[in-house]
Formats: sequence, structure tokens, C-alpha cells
Amino acid sequence: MARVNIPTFKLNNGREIPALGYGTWLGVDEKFDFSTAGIPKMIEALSYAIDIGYRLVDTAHVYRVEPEVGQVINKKIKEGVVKREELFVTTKVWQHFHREADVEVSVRGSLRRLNLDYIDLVLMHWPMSISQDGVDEKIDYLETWRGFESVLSKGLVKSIGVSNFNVQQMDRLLKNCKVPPATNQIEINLNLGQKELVDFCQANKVLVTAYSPFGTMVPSRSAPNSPEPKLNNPTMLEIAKKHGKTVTQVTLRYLYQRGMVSIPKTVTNSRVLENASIFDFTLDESDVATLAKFDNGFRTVRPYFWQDYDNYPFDKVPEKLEIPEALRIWKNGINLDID
Ligand SMILES: NC(=O)C1=CN([C@@H]2O[C@H](COP(=O)(O)OP(=O)(O)OC[C@H]3O[C@@H](n4cnc5c(N)ncnc54)[C@H](OP(=O)(O)O)[C@@H]3O)[C@@H](O)[C@H]2O)C=CC1
Ligand SMILES: O=C1CO[C@H](CO)[C@@H](O)[C@@H]1O
Repeated sequence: MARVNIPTFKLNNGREIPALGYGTWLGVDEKFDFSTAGIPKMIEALSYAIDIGYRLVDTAHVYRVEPEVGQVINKKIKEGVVKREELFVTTKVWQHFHREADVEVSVRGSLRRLNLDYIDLVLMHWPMSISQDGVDEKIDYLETWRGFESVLSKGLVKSIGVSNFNVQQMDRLLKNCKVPPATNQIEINLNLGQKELVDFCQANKVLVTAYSPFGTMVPSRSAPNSPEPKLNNPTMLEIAKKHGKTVTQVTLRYLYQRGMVSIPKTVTNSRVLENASIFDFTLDESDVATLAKFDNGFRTVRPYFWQDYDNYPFDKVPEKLEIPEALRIWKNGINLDID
């Protein structure tokens, strides 16, 4: 069987995190329901990923796949393929759990669904807080962060971090916390370079994790009018050819050379291998400069339907955009079991 050797980055608490991981947001199916059809494929592809050397898995309560992620992990530990301490499991606290005491409720739920004794990294999924029935709860993320510091001190999790925080929110959090976030997980891909936010995080020793490294690619997960992810771009094809690699490999290598973790999602075994086979070549300065020029600031994961909520982190869209059917479940369907 093929093997990949994935290097690690160091977090600001001294722990190591693999530079590349397996993303588990399956989105919705053709009926715009939560994708149950994708789950068996994910189970197979994640099993394969661990077999060939992936050690980081990125999931979230809201992806509704924590039980399956946990089943795969525990099976691989039982089979002796990997030890628990060699794995790095990230999950996220959804917006319904932003009161200080609710963070522990959410984390304990994730531990149970994942069937694990501890989680390596838990993230505040978004800075906004939203009630079960979709109302803006206006809870300050500094309050939520105290809940994160508490689950850390209780040993339920090894590291804590945030996701989708902008520069101002990072700055305010860093100035008002006891434990700084280990990472900020944000969208980064060829269309969206996020230079200012990346520079700010890196200057403050917060590791950046790049989500949707290919711009997510699926309409049911993307803001309307998303530009194509450059898979067939002639310049990209030329750089890929020069290195004997694919466009997706060049993209992931570029993120690695920018000092960030990336967590591509695929349920296709050949792509699982392809995406991690990026640690045996180097992009030169001119390649990097060419790739940086693709940045057009376009955000694919853009929940504009929450843009009037407190602490929405992104620029607002000027006009009222329609919410396509494909995004309905993202806005309305997040009716998580609080078990
Ligand atoms: N914190 C947050 O708010 C967010 C976090 N995330 C995390 O980041 C992960 C990745 O982002 P995601 O939005 O899923 O999208 P990605 O940018 O990773 O793109 C996923 C798509 O790319 C396809 N793909 C993967 N590898 C290749 C390849 N080598 N060649 C061609 N196509 C490929 C997949 O197809 P197929 O599966 O059919 O092979 C899938 O359609 C998520 O799964 C999740 O874990 C994502 C969004 C928001
Ligand atoms: O990680 C993500 C993917 O799924 C969610 C909702 O379905 C998004 O809000 C989120 O940012």
C-alpha cells in the first residue's frame, strides 16, 4: 500500500499538528438534505487516509458525521494501524453553544459521539452566536472563550482555537484571553489569499488552518457566482507540469509553503493519496508569485444570510441576495440534537 509522510507544524502551546488533514464536511445531497449518501464513501476514504498515513481529521458537530469519524478512528486504533496519541482530531462547537457553560455541554457531546477520551483541538466554529430557532443571541465570543479555557483546564481537550475570526476579532480575543487560540481556521484558496489576516495570525503565533483549499467546488456549499477553482487554468497546468504534479497538488503545496495547515475534503481514494503527495517538491519564488496573483478576494463559504448578526466576520453583501435552494439547509437546517 502507498504511504505518505506528512510533516507537522508547532502550535503556540508546543504541541504538534500535521500540516495536512482530512476534511469531513459532506454538505447536502441532490435533494438538498444532509448527505447520508456521502457517509459510506467518507468512511471508506477516511479509513484509507489513516491506512496510508493521514493523522489529522477535521470534523464538527454541525457536519453530523462525528459518530462515523469516531467509528473509523477507533477501528484503526483497534487494528493497530495507529495509536490514539499519533492522531490529531479537531472538532468544532456550533453557534447554539456560545454561553460559557454550554461549551462543555457541546464538547462532552462531541466526545461521546466520537467515542474518544479527549479531543486534540476544539474550535469555536463562528464568532456569532445563534439560537436553535435561528435568532441572533448576541453572546460575546469572549464569554464563549472562557468556556473554551475551562474545557482545556479540565483536560477534555488538548488545544483550543477559533474559526472564521477576522483581524479585529483576533486582536480583541488575544488582548482579552488567558490562553491564546492555537489556530484560526479560515477559508484560503487560490481565489482567497487572506494575506492581512494570515500575516496578523502568524505575527501573533497563531497557526493558520486553511479550509476549503480548493474553494469547496460544490454549488450546494458555495456562495452564488463563485469563480471556478482554477483546476483547468492554463498557467496552473503549466506550473503543475513543470513539477510533474497536479493543479490540486500545486495548490496544497503553496498553502504549505505559506506556513499553514490545509484540510482538503475528498471521498475519492485516489485523491486522498494525491492530496497528501506534496512533500517531495518545492515551488520556486516565481511560481509562488504567480499563484499569489490569482487572489481576487472571492469568498466561497459566505453565510450572507447571517450578515446582520452581531460579530458576523465578513464584509456584507450590498444587496439582498436570494438564498438558493441548495443553501437552504445551511441556513435553516441546523437543528442539531443536543444530546
Ligand atoms: N471552519 C469552517 O467554517 C469550515 C471548515 N471546512 C473544513 O475544510 C474541509 C475542506 O473544505 P471543503 O469546503 O470541504 O472543500 P475543498 O476545498 O476541500 O473541496 C472539496 C471538493 O474538492 C474535490 N476534490 C478533493 N480533492 C481533489 C483533487 N485532488 N482533485 C479534484 N477534486 C478534488 C472533492 O471531491 P470528492 O470528494 O468527490 O473527491 C470535493 O468536491 C471541510 O471538509 C471541513 O472539514 C470547510 C468549510 C468551512
Ligand atoms: O464548516 C462549515 C461547513 O458547514 C457549515 C454549515 O453546514 C458552515 O457554516 C461551516 O462554516
